[in-house]
Amino acid sequence: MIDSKYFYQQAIALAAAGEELYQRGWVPATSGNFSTRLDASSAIVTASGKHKGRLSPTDFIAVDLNAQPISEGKPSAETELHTRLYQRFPNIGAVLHCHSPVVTIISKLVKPRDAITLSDYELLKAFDGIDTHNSQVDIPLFDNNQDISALAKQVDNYFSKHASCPAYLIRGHGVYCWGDDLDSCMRNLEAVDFLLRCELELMRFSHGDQQ
Ligand SMILES: CSCCC(=O)C(=O)COP(=O)(O)O
Ligand SMILES: [Zn+2]
Repeated sequence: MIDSKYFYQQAIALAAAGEELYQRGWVPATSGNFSTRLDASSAIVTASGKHKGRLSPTDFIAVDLNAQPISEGKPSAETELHTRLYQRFPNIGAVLHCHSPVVTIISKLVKPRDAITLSDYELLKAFDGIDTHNSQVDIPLFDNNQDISALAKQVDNYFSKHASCPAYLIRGHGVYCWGDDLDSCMRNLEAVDFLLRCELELMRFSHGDQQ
């Protein structure tokens, strides 16, 4: 049974987040998808193909954690990438997927690598459980795949064997980021984008040094 009042509150909060992310240029041209957990076995996710900066409460679908819709409409084509995370990490309450220029560019630039290591940044402390710059967070990278189910399984397999981190990248595609609730998910997403922008700039400078 869907709690319609809670569903509506979550839809309003996600629509506001979408507007903010669109203003930043992180979800251009209908890209991106957003979700929050409704309860232990369901989530609310954006409808597929909608403009993510102009969402209304009718642009959201309730799904079970096997990515099957339990309310009217067509959920995001990437719903399983959300629901697998809710299954893997029972503590998380929100997942945001964006196509910002920074994550898209860096995911293509570091082609042979399967992770980007972030270390020695004060901003790492934005992530839950990190209390010193002297920490290391590996953001994994996966090749893009139109078979979302296969990609979701690959991601889940990675997180079954590796320490948790709040995000992963899909090459030439974008970032998936999560948090205990929507606010912490937004904070993690801002931190990931900032830190990857720093990495991108550092690559640019070190490349210049070699010429
Ligand atoms: C135009 S972006 C291509 C699809 C995509 O990557 C995306 O994030 C949006 O897909 P959705 O089905 O959630 O609208
Ligand atoms: Zn996408």
